[in-house]
Amino acid sequence: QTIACRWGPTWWGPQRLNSGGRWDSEVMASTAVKYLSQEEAQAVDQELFNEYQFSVDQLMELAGLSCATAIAKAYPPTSMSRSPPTVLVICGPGNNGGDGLVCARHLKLFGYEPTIYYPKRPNKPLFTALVTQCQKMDIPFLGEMPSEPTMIDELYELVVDAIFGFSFKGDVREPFHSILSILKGLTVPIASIDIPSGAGTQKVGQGRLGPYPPDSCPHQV
Ligand SMILES: NC(=O)C1=CN([C@@H]2O[C@H](COP(=O)(O)OP(=O)(O)OC[C@H]3O[C@@H](n4cnc5c(N)ncnc54)[C@H](O)[C@@H]3O)[C@@H](O)[C@H]2O)[C@@H](O)CC1
Repeated sequence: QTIACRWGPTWWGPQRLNSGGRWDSEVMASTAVKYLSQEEAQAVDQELFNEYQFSVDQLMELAGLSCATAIAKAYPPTSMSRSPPTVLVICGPGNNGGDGLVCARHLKLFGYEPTIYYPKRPNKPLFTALVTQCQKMDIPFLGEMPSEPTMIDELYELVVDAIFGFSFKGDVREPFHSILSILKGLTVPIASIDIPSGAGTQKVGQGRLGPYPPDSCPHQV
């Protein structure tokens, strides 16, 4: 799952395949990368649900696996100083948070040591099942957010921001306002699922990467 996509026809359509059914790498390499606006991302969402009949848990599993795969490419376990590398996954109250739970599970399978902070949990079977799956894989859940950025810097080598996706709007409400304030002070890298949390998708599309300082520009997955 990534909010960065290619210009041109819809990326999920058959027009992206060459006649042999394989991805056309030359076309992919020659086209520019574009950000989806909030409306475009929501339209893709609706099309996948309504026209293509995907279920939310199907899409969430693919999104979380894709994010874990992208993280493993950008930050391979062998390039990190700890073995296994420690990762803090911070999950928000919506589907972006669900992506984070799935991502944590796959990161564990890829050789990382994830820890989850999930302060606002929806009381829906999809999310309680995802929590159970993480617990069954011995992924710990923090009771509270480390209060200082330095504590996170010392304990974790990477932070996954799965707080808000394309449904974020308005001023950030607590407890997420305090959480984002702490993230601003981090020196460890932040990998944001979909968009850097606290940034509207329109702003990301315009190249203003939201709440983090420019020198800690998050990696979007
Ligand atoms: N259909 C798709 O293409 C898929 C989308 N997925 C993910 O789902 C995301 C969208 O999920 P949702 O629509 O649940 O929305 P989000 O996960 O973006 O967030 C919605 C939640 O955030 C809260 N919220 C919004 N603005 C806030 C603010 N200012 N302060 C505090 N809380 C705020 C809302 O009350 C709601 O609980 C996408 O960005 C993507 O990451 C994936 O789960 C899988 C598939």
